[in-house]
Amino acid sequence: MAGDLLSDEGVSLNKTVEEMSINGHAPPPQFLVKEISDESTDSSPPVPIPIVDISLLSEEDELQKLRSALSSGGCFQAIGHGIPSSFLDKLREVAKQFFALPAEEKQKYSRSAHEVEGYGHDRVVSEKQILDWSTRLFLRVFPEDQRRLNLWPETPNDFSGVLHDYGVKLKCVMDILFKAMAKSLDLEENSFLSQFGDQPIMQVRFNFYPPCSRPDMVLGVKAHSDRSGVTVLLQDEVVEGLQILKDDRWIKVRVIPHALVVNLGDQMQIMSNGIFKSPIHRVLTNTSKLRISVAMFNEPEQDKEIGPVNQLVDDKRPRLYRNVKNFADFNYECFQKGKIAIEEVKI
Ligand SMILES: O=C(O)CCC(=O)C(=O)O
Ligand SMILES: [Fe+2]
Repeated sequence: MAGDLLSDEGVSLNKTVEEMSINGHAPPPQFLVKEISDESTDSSPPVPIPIVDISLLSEEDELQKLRSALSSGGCFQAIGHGIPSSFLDKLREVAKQFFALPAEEKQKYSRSAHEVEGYGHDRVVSEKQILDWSTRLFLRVFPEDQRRLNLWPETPNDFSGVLHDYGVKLKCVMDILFKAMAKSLDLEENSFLSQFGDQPIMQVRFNFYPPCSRPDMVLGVKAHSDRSGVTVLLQDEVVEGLQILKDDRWIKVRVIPHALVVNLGDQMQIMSNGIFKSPIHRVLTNTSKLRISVAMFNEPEQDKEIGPVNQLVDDKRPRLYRNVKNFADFNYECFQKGKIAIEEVKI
């Protein structure tokens, strides 16, 4: 029901973000951020996000670029990933077609209160929470037998097939990346991969950001770090919005149409004993153009304990984090208490 779309823990609004956007309604107070500082008001030169060519990761120079990107900003634009541009366009197309369906059609896939998967807004845990100007479709892609296929859109009819194929292709890219990340730190190549187990989890979030009349006060996604191991993001092909916090400045992640943005997540920050950084990032809104992005998060299998790789702990770099399992659940518990999970696992 549209009436309670924005409701979880007793917090409710009677309009969806899309309805408010279409009708030109001013965003209600629950969406307003005090101040959104922006690079455009900053006089220093813009900082580019590094570009890493996945097809060159067997070469020392590219490995060093990878290491430097992950240990400074925690983010890079991946090119040479081997996924055809035409396939990425197809993925964007099915996402666009899904979000363009009538509200009643999309609501067949609605996320139930207190659940993670399905279509809707972000989970609301308190009345003080600032809400995101977006709707999403969140689905588990792997392990395959854990898919909740009743939440996978039937329209467009190639949605599920394209999503499955994308998951398979990204799994290969992620394997290459995890091995390269280990090699870049002079570790045995499976040092990170083995912590993900035999049944790593991959979950996708299709993000839809409608135009917003107050981009000066409303965010598409508020500042956060990803709780994943690694997140691979396909940005909108034209509309920008994503920013990464680096050295206290918000850096724009410009659109390179067929590049994939790789963001390190909290769990890899833990496994790398803090050498790799999980960046704080956010999404801005704009007044005229809708934006769609597709984020794929990978995480260790259920109940697998993760922690800093032993070889990355020594006298000069003592162990920064304790071991933890089911970090995703732990992260949510912390979020409910207003705490930051990665801080809570610090020693
Ligand atoms: O839409 C984007 O560019 C980023 C989305 C994001 O940060 C997320 O889904 O975690
Ligand atoms: Fe994110």
